[in-house]
Amino acid sequence: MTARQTGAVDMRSVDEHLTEILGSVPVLPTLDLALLEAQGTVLAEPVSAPVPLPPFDNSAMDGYAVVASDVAGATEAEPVVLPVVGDIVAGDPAVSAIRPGLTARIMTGAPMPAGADAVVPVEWTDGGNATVRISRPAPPGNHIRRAGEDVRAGQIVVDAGTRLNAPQIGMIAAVGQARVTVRPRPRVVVVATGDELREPGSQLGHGQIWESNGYMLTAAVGEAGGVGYRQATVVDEPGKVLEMLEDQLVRADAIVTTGGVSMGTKDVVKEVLAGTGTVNFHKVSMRPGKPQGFGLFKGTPVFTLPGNPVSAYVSFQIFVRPALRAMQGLAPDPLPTVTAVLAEDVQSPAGLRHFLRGNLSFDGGTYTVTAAEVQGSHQLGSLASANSLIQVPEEVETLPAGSRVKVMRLPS
Ligand SMILES: Nc1nc2c(c(=O)[nH]1)N[C@H]1C(S)=C(S)[C@@H](COP(=O)(O)OP(=O)(O)OC[C@H]3O[C@@H](n4cnc5c(N)ncnc54)[C@H](O)[C@@H]3O)O[C@H]1N2
Ligand code: MOO
Repeated sequence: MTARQTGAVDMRSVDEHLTEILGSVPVLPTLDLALLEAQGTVLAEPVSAPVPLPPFDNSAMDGYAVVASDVAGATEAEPVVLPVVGDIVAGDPAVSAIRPGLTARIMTGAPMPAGADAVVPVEWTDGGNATVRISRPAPPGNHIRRAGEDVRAGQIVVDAGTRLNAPQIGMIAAVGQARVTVRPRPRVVVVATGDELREPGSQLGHGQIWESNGYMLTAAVGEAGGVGYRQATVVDEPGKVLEMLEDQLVRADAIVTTGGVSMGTKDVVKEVLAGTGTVNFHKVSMRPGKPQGFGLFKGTPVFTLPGNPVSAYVSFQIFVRPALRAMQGLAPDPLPTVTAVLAEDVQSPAGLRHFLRGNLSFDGGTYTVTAAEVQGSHQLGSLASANSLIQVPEEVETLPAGSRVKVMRLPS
């Protein structure tokens, strides 16, 4: 009997399979990008501040720059009246200094004039132009934002290994840097195989279904920080599959396939890639997602995920998502995980790590999770209405309601 007939591929644990993947995927080379082009990439070289932020002492309020001791006795009944020597607006320090007994009108963000040590907000005054009546005292330092109180000169403001989201992009612009050295978002080509698959929008014949995994996985790549490219479905012909995989190598940092990796006579992905000797196929002790393949095809990581839709999705989250993070130089963290209380009993197969679709809710300081009623790996409906995956460890077969379980939140 052949290995296919006996199913004699080795069985390995989820952790063993993930360890092999993380030990093999290359970290992407760095790129120099304009700041906004770098959104979602991972900083490869730290960015530091060439000057302090704020660069100069400035006003936190629209009001009047004063010498605090001049207004120490100001009250509603006996306001202090001061001559206004000019206006200081942000970007135009028309008045660079004041003396005791004088004031300058000042706007939020405008530099403090030398000699002034407090700002009186306009609400505490009559708002005068030539002279101003000030009816409350302002202590020294009142409403002054000090140079360097946000960021010190030379301080690292965004460290290497940080994903550039909006706050980091704002921070880098704020220290005057227009370009950054980053690891780009991995370009991931997604390939679905199967003679039965038709494009959504077209008519179905008997035995046919609409292709959905390619769409789902391409979207999942984007959610994981990569750029997904969905390929047209490939029919179950080894030559066509190999040709397509080779064609995609020029643009792919990684390839994800779905379907054709189990024990059938048309499991072409396995047939083609096993033949190249670079991708290995295993049974992984998990449900769903048992048949898996991974390897470097001419140096490019290829993940061959199973065809059952929920199996493909769970496999992506457990193996591909951490790998895409590692390729960007990020920690290969799993999806954000919380501990939750099970609302109902669940059963789990012995020896397999079970990922059950669940609905997680947060109420009164506690997470509660309910497993979806149906858990078949073809039942995409219950995945589309779930928000989490409940993890039941390999050695556990029964978990009564009230048990505490680890639950991974799906991207939301
Ligand atoms: N004799 C055995 N049969 C199967 C085993 C096994 O161990 N022994 N494992 C089962 C498990 S578990 C899984 S998971 C599947 C994996 O099969 P394949 O990866 O070879 O996937 P296909 O046979 O191509 O398809 C399975 C199923 O999924 C549908 N499918 C496939 N691609 C798509 C797509 N892009 N969009 C939507 N649906 C898709 C396909 O029509 C099939 O229904 O094997 C079991 N069998
Ligand atoms: O492992 Mo399959 O992935 O259960 O349906």
